[in-house]
Amino acid sequence: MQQYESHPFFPGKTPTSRLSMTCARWCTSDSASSPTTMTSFTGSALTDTDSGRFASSLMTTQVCIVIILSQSFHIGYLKEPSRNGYGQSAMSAKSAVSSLWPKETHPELRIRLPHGSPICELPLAHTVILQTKGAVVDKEVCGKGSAIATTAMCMSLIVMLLEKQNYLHAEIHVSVHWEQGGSHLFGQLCVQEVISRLSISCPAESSVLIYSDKVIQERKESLKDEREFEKIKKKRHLDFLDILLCAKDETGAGLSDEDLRAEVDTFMFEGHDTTASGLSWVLYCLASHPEHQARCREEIKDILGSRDTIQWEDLGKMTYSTMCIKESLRLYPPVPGVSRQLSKPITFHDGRTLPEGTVTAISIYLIHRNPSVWKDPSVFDPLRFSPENVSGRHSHAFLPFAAGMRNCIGQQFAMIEMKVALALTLLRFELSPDLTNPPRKIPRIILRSKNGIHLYLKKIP
Ligand code: HEM
Repeated sequence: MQQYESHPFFPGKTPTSRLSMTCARWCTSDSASSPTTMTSFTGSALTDTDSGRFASSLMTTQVCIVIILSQSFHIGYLKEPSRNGYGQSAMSAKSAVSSLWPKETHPELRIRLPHGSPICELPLAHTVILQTKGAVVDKEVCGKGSAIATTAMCMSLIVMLLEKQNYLHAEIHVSVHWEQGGSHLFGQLCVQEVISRLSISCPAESSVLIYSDKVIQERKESLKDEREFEKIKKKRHLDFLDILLCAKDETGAGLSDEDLRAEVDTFMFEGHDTTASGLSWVLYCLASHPEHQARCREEIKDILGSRDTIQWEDLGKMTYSTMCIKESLRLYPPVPGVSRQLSKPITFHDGRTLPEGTVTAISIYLIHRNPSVWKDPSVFDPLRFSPENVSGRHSHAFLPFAAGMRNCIGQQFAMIEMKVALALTLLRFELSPDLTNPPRKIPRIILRSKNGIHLYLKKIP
């Protein structure tokens, strides 16, 4: 096995094998006989080999799985960067991949990669911004500090609202920044925030790297102060970065700066864009389904009473809202697919095999819309997640956070984030969709809307 010469998300940076989890998944085989064709399967029962355990368990739900037997294009794109940072080989691989999304499925199930964009297109700063024309920030309507959600790394999502008579028109942008800064999309006001929120762009010195470095260096410096160090030792729960900074191996050596950054980058990326996407789509779903929105609001009001803040115990009582979040994650899984490289060959139930080293891509999006598992799959129906309905379904029919050993370690946190953000938003606003501008979803590493998600927010007196 040979690893990337460079980190796939952060070109110019060498990944470390264990620590940079995202890139570890994209390591590739150096076998000269790398397979180069692609096929798609609709699988059922599979043998449970170690190498294919993840794929097997998913396929028992009879879903469409795209198996990509191609190993060269990722390396290629790194070796031949084009002007925008993506290689030509990536461009050609894209058309092959897009032709492989299962065609026999319901038309709704097809995902097409947008014409002219490379398969290796890396997502990047993906953000939720509530914004109106003008620049006045109405703190009152969104609570102190204007944050409706806080991300894994304690960064706030910007909320900028301008009251327009009694009616707030807010656009929720779910955007990708291809170039450093991405300031053209959000205007000067947001640039700093956007940069700090993962502008993981292709140029080698992308801003997220600078940001991660800054966070690490500042914390390292403060830990040199003995008093600060003592304080940390007494803490019952250490912050993520403190755990990393204090970690030592058996020889007493700590993590290198590069290892530290690989960890921080992974969390920044995995923990931010995903939740931003999840939250955006759930707001869209509820805006489009006022009856479910009203039921969630009633539930939240009943739980909170006269309070306008959420407490830990409240979260467990948000039964209906949680069902709505799950239904939105089903229809719009923020991570629409995952991939694995087989460390051993795998044999399918029908005798077909895949060799070691094959990169297999599993479409979570399609799993969630499989008509043999989900009746009327494109209908938003939160009751699918009532305890009775869940008990009758395969545990892998719903996989927004993937499954197996490398599933999402932030899933509880993400659910909490989304519940809090949803509850506080619904308490303050009535949401409705902008029917003239419906979202056009496009699958990248994160599922997003090409044209943003446009909603109307009416302030609740
Ligand atoms: C709605 C929000 C989220 C969704 C849908 C989501 C989804 C996923 C999925 C599908 C994976 C597996 C990726 C793969 O197998 O290639 C994953 C991995 C991961 N997620 Fe999340 N995630 C979310 C939020 C978060 C948050 C808030 C954090 C951090 C606090 C986080 C941290 C991670 C990490 C570190 C991994 C890699 C785990 C490993 O490789 O062992 N995620 N996530």
